[in-house]
Amino acid sequence: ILPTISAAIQLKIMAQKTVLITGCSSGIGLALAVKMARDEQKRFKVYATMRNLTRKDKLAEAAGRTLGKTLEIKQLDVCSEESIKTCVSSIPDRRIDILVSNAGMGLIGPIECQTIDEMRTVMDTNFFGLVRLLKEILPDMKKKKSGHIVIISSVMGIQGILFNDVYAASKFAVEGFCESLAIQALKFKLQLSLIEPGPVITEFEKKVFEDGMKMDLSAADEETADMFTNIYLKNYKQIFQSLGQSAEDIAEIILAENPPFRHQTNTLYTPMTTLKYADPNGDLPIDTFYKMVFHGRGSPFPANGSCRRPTSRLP
Ligand SMILES: NC(=O)C1=CN([C@@H]2O[C@H](COP(=O)(O)OP(=O)(O)OC[C@H]3O[C@@H](n4cnc5c(N)ncnc54)[C@H](OP(=O)(O)O)[C@@H]3O)[C@@H](O)[C@H]2O)C=CC1
Ligand SMILES: CC1=C(/C=C/C(C)=C/C=C/C(C)=C/C=O)C(C)(C)CCC1
Repeated sequence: ILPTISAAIQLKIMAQKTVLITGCSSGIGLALAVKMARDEQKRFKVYATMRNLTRKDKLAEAAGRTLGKTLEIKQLDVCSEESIKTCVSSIPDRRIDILVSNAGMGLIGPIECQTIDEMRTVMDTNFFGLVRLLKEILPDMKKKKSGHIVIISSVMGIQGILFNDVYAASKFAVEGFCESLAIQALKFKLQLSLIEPGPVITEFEKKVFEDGMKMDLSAADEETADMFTNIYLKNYKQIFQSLGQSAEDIAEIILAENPPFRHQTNTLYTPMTTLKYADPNGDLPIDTFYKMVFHGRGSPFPANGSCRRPTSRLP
């Protein structure tokens, strides 16, 4: 009997997929790590990573009894090649079946009031962070001819939003990079999935809002500063409250479905992104956002969540 049991256990362990997730100190990364680690069929062994291990308590608490079993916490800073190498090398056989590139940060406000260094940090984290991870992990996946790369992008990887110029640029970079890479990946039987959430209520929302409120707007003209304060910041919380999903919602969606190449998680938001695909000239989404923002409709998404019907010409 004993050898039979151990063979069965061995088979189960073999079938267990190893998952590496970045940015697990809070939000989507934390929720996904915990959800996968708590999987009833124990399908996953999760390496939940974060850049600063002093922030691990929230994850450790949420992981509960899975900690040290189906969930392990490791240090990984997506802005450091060395940290990525050390983390990946510490995983048995460097085996990563599923990579979730989640670590990211926001930045809002008029570009006149942001430094190039601040913008560089956003690109370095959101875009080059993904590139660094893949440079380390992709060759192993190619060799094995198996692997799934899940990237937390954003609806802003498809359509820019007022005062999110650099953040949107970083997510557009992610999308262009992945769209190109997906063709090669297919040759190696690898799957790439871009997850495109709309607003999600996490630390991200708080950090971005607080930074926006503290921003020194003296380098901007009065009209721009007023637009940022009295249109963007004023409506920000309401937009997140009426449209926002939770980190758990996003985790559930990722786990429930085998995501296609692009997956928008928020059906309330799709009317806005559909405009992009509906008009190859590109005027329709810009005109629509313009009208929403500047024609007495600071908040385009009413509390019940239904979006107004877009029209294509400015009044
Ligand atoms: N919230 C939203 O509205 C949306 C978010 N997204 C995307 O979802 C992803 C997760 O964000 P979300 O959960 O909302 O926000 P959180 O702020 O809650 O989580 C972001 C995570 O990324 C980590 N991080 C930041 N920089 C680095 C780095 N250099 N190396 C490793 N980890 C890092 C943070 O760590 P630390 O605690 O150390 O700062 C944190 O764990 C991001 O890519 C974001 O762009 C997409 C659409 C909407
Ligand atoms: C607040 C606000 C707007 C919308 C903001 C949104 C929708 C933010 C979404 C953020 C996301 C998705 C972040 C992460 O990727 C509008 C429409 C410009 C109108 C002016 C005020």
